[in-house]
Amino acid sequence: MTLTANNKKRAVLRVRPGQFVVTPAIEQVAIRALRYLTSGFAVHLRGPAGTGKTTLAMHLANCLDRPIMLIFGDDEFKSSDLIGSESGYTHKKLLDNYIHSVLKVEDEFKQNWVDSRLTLACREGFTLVYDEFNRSRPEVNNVLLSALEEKILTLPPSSNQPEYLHVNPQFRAIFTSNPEEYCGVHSTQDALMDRLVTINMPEPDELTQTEILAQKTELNRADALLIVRLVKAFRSRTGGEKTSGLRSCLMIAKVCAEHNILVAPESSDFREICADVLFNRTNWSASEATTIFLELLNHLDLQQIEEFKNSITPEDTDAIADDDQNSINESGFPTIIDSQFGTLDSEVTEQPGVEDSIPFEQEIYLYLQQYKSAALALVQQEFELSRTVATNALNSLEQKGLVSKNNHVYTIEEPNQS
Ligand SMILES: Nc1ncnc2c1ncn2[C@@H]1O[C@H](COP(=O)(O)OP(=O)(O)OP(=O)(O)O)[C@@H](O)[C@H]1O
Repeated sequence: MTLTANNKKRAVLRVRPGQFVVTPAIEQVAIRALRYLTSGFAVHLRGPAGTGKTTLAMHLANCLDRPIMLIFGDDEFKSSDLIGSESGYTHKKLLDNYIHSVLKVEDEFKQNWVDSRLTLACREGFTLVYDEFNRSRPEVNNVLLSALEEKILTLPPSSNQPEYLHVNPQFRAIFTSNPEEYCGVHSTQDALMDRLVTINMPEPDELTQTEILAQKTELNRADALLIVRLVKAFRSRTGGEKTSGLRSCLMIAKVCAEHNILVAPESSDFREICADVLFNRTNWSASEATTIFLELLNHLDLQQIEEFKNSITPEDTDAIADDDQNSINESGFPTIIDSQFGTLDSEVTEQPGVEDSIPFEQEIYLYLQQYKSAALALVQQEFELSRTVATNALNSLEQKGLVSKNNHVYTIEEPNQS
């Protein structure tokens, strides 16, 4: 875990932003989390396995636009794994024979201090992602308490360095954890939890899962939806509620897409893949699981899924409260619905000062009116813009006093009512 000068550079994680799928439900969580992070608080994403916590944590870290340090919680961790340790020696020998009759010998052994990822992040103001932090023993995580609250990291006594490291103000921390009933997980300390803003992450909604499948595999959205519904129905019948079904969906989708397997109940290959992925995740016998699975296949509403190819599903239609606020994109998905949090209540109005001549200024302004605030990276992703184009439009809005900027997060300015 400790970092030598050579591998410090390699410890910085680079995230490929294109890999992250944004849907309204995800974006809402991201906006909430970014609000706390930009105000200097550590955020903790908690939820069952496979709900997208790590992926979101990396995306948030990427939005903060600072180098990222990633640590995975581990029961074997010692404090030194978190803060660093002495490693190796520097040996210096000085032979001074300037006056030929006098030989002076100085022999010095010095231990080298090597930063861990946490220490480096605190020192340099990087973003720390501590994945599944409650797999580490609670006492090991104690060093985080003063780093998060007093902004001081205590280092062990050493001749080479001060014992207190003042945490760089740009340091941010994002934690993820699985629920405490999971195997290999320790209970979380109240003191640490008190320093974090915890956001619970449930299983992603149907729209989000379908979109993740469609964007991460070559599968069309109708096939993706069929898989999502089938897996969900099977899990709820067989009681697989402890984890999210997203990973199973992704496995089935990827294999079908890569091997050109027809995603349909009549395809024996498809049925076989589903059985391989799903059956061993339940406590039911193979024959019981098969009976349930076949029954579910027979009851799948295939016509509805077929219609979905060119339009949106009835559920999605219900979720659209106001046609003017929700456009349908090429994929057939409504772009601005928030199925988990209700529809967005802001009134979208064009602003006279916003010019068409600056590319995307108008669109970004309308978008910010809907969501109140968004990080630069989210805006780039939403409109598929280069950083320069997105920054130009946002800077122009900022100069006009229509949005304010804080740490790469842009917030709409409420119009003066007086
Ligand atoms: N928004 C997203 N965009 C793209 N892929 C996603 C997204 N959310 C989740 N995934 C994919 O879903 C799978 C599970 O996500 P992830 O590993 O982040 O879940 P997790 O909650 O951290 O799980 P665990 O607790 O088991 O570590 C991964 O393959 C990930 O790539």
